[in-house]
Amino acid sequence: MASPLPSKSDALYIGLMSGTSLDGVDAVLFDGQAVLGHVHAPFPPALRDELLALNAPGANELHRAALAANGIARSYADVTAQLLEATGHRREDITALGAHGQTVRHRPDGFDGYTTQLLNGALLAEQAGIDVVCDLRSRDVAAGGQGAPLVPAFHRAFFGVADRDVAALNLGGIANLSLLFTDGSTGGFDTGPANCLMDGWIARHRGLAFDADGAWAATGQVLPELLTVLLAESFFALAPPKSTGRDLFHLDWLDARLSPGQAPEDVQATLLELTARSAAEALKAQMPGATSLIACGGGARNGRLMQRLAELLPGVAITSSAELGLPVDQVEAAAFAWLAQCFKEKRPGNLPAVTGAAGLRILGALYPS
Ligand SMILES: Nc1ncnc2c1ncn2[C@@H]1O[C@H](COP(=O)(O)OP(=O)(O)OP(=O)(O)O)[C@@H](O)[C@H]1O
Ligand SMILES: CC(=O)N[C@H]1[C@@H]2OC[C@@H](O2)[C@@H](O)[C@@H]1O[C@H](C)C(=O)O
Repeated sequence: MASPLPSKSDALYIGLMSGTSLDGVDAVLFDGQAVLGHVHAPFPPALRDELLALNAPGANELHRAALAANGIARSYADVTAQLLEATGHRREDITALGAHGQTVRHRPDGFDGYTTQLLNGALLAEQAGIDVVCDLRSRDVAAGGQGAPLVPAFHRAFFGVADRDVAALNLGGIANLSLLFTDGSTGGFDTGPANCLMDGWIARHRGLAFDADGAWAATGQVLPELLTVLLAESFFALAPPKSTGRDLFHLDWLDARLSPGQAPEDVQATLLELTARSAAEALKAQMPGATSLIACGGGARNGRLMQRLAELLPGVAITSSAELGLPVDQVEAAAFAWLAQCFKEKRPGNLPAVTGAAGLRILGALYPS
């Protein structure tokens, strides 16, 4: 069983999340039960470009990764200062920062499995003057797990109810599903791309960071042959535990599957359909009786995507996490604040049934303030 939400206490934590969409940092102030403040800050454009580049093999990676890890620490320290100012708190009030770092490689499988979240935790502790709990995935991988997704344990604690099975779908760069069964068991896995391919495609063709509300996708037609080719990717058919990232789903992966003459807006429509179809099929396969789905992550703001999910999941009531008190951009950052709290209280943060780890583990490494 996951660690349940502890009682509200005087202890305050800050969660810092920068996810696979690379849209920047979300920071929340968390009191063990609720979010008390939220700040979002985009990455400086040069850092964002470098992080995107570091997701693929390249020259002089060690040096570049070290500089990027410094840049992330500075961004995290800045957003922490902004959050403290916005909420009227001092750094002495905060028990710890739960800092995700930036995933640039995720290869958890096998004897040499690893997962890399760039962050100079020492520099963050130095600059913020607050204990830093980071590297929250590696221990689960060391125990044979995927190291991801980690959020299902938090979803269980925050969204689980006794009277019906509930699923939660995070639509970030990658999509991940949590399955919260009434018997107390919890499942979870990545379903595939959410926004990372759509973001990359609209950036290439229209110079935009993302397809607001899916409006561009809505001008195109789904290409059935392309959709079939994309859905043939073996990741979609894998049984859980499973996780993925930009290691697999990147524009080169898409380019290798395109045919001449396909209109960019039709490709975008097909990518949106890929996200909706892969998530909906995964839910139907793993929780056949689902009637409730909670959506979170930036993709929950994409009206066209939410419409397609609703059409593919008749009989499933889809609500936003915001309706349950946690705005869509705050869920993952709150989860990493909660994971820092688990670490400080010496409670496990992983769910072996989700990640496939050999057992419950305390997640994270500490850089004292
Ligand atoms: N209004 C909107 N319309 C369409 N898409 C949106 C909108 N707002 C945000 N998004 C999408 O949400 C993405 C950001 O989502 P989010 O911050 O949840 O991802 P992340 O946390 O970086 O990724 P992950 O959860 O995979 O780690 C943006 O890149 C964009 O594609
Ligand atoms: C390795 C990694 O960073 N994985 C992320 C990514 O973004 C979404 C999905 O893929 C999920 O598996 C995970 O993030 C969330 C926060 C998680 O661990 O639950």
